[in-house]
Amino acid sequence: MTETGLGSGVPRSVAGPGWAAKLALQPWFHRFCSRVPGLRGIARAEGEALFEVVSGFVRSQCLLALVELRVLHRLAEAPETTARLAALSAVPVDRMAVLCQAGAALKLMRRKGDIWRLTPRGAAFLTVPGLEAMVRHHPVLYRDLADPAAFFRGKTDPELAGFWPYVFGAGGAADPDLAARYSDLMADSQGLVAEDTLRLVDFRGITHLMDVGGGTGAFLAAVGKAHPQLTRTLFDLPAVVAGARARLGADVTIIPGSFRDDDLPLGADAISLIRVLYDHADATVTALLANVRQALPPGGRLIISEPMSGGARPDPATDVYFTVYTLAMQTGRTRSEAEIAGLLQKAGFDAITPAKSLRPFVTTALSAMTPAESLSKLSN
Ligand SMILES: CC(C)=CCC/C(C)=C/CC/C(C)=C/C=C/C(C)=C/C=C/C=C(C)/C=C/C=C(C)/C=C/C=C(C)/C=C/CC(C)(C)O
Ligand SMILES: C[S@@+](CC[C@H](N)C(=O)[O-])C[C@H]1O[C@@H](n2cnc3c(N)ncnc32)[C@H](O)[C@@H]1O
Repeated sequence: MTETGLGSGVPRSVAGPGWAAKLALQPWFHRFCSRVPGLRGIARAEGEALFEVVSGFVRSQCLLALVELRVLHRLAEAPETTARLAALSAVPVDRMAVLCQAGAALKLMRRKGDIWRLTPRGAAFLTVPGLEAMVRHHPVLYRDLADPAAFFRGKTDPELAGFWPYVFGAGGAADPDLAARYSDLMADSQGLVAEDTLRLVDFRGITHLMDVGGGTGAFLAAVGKAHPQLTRTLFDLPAVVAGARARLGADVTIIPGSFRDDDLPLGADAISLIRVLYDHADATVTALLANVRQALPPGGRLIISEPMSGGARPDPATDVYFTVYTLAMQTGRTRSEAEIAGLLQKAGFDAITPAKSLRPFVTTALSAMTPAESLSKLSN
């Protein structure tokens, strides 16, 4: 075993770091770079990037404090002094000054003398649907990561696993209050996902879309606005769709059921799975894709949209936040486009087409088709 922990089975060419990393392992090289123009800039930028990684958890906790103490909300109404923000939040003035200074360094607010104002970034944070609610539920994940080595060893019992009971099957979502809690969070955070999915996916040729695992219908409501001619069907667990009628007009068919236990209804020429696959293990996804294939006619379309891993090119947003989040949930996995394409291929889908993501931290979309009639007959 080498110091890097790589065993003897690793080929020589990949055993050990590359030449640049080898140099960066030498303290003298750091001193050398700090003296050489050109290299000095690279070293400084690397230092800043490294410090972001080192301090990220403190940034997130400052954001949470600004939210919980309603500092940003108050600044959305009017500029305030440190003393007034402190009094309104029951925080000592000197401590509020530290928090406000951190908020300004994060560009969520700015200062002029002792007056604090909201910045466009702070305003955007308050306006993006579902974002504040997401940040407010982060303490659950934060607690789960308190001992990260034990977490990655699989030696902890993550609290997040119990936060989304619906994932464990129809029985898990029987409690209407719990179902409403997660459905509201999902529906609120659906706005950006729907916006990007509608821009990425070509809906031409589709006449009837069924959104499977569509929650309370936020995606179908957005589809209805963008493509009013489409027939729409919502399929989700009974306790979840109970809250859907209020959002959807009478022209949307709502079908309660479980894709684990029931055959999906026939009739749609396209099915969407928005933020559904990453909740589930490969075996469940494989069974779901087979169920979808049975429900679609030959040449039918499947649309998948959810945050995806960068795979061979790790993505700074999805490969830290969403992969760790779904690991803590314990039931699913943030898959790459290639992994999902592999599962689609195994399930017998054709024409698997990735659509370039606009914002990987919001979603990435993929579409596929059931084989045309002749092929479909051959493979059945
Ligand atoms: C004109 C002048 C002078 C100045 C103007 C300046 C200007 C142009 C400002 C721009 C302001 C503006 C419009 C900003 C817009 C910003 C936007 C749209 C930001 C969006 C950010 C979105 C984020 C950060 C999304 C985060 C999403 C998260 C954290 C989602 C988490 C989802 C989870 C955990 C889902 C779980 C589901 C489960 C359980 C796995 O199934
Ligand atoms: C992460 S949420 C996504 C909801 C919605 N598509 C969105 O993007 O906002 C996953 C959805 O899958 C649904 N779901 C989970 N297991 C299911 C099952 N066995 N049958 C039908 N729907 C299920 C959940 O109830 C939930 O609405």
